[in-house]
Amino acid sequence: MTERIGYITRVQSFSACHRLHLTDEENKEVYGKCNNPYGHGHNYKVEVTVRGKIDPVTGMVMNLTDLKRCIEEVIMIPLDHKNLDKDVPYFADVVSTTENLAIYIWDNMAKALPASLLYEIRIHETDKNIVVYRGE
Ligand SMILES: Nc1nc2c(c(=O)[nH]1)N=C([C@H](O)[C@H](O)COP(=O)(O)OP(=O)(O)OP(=O)(O)O)CN2
Ligand SMILES: [Zn+2]
Repeated sequence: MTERIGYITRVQSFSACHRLHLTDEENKEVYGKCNNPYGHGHNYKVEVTVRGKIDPVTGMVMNLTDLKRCIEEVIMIPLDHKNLDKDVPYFADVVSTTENLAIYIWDNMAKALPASLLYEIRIHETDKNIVVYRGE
């Protein structure tokens, strides 16, 4: 029987605040209003896509209920309603851009999912700003 490859995506929103910050000299020029000392917030939307063989018996790449559980552990518990820079140890010395947030989510999701299934992390930071990371 021909092997069929499918892509499945689950979308999850969460809210968090952050401040883009390097050194005082670099901040204003590089980050502008996103360097506001008291931070600013986003309603992030994350799309987690996995890629794999569609099991001919179950009809699934993976059970979306299991993906939902991984997203709860990797995204919602550590990030929702948090100050990314203060509450998430990873961002103590990594600037909390959406690119770095995508790497953080990728690395942790890759550990939580069965090997080689994770395909893409897509984050909508705002309606207009979207970052894609595929583990490269
Ligand atoms: N490469 C990146 N550039 C910027 C990031 C980022 O994560 N990666 N982040 C920011 C700010 O945190 C902020 O998200 C920018 O928000 P804002 O400019 O308000 O967003 P919009 O462009 O959607 O808003 P409009 O003002 O309505 O255009 C900046 N850069
Ligand atoms: Zn921001």
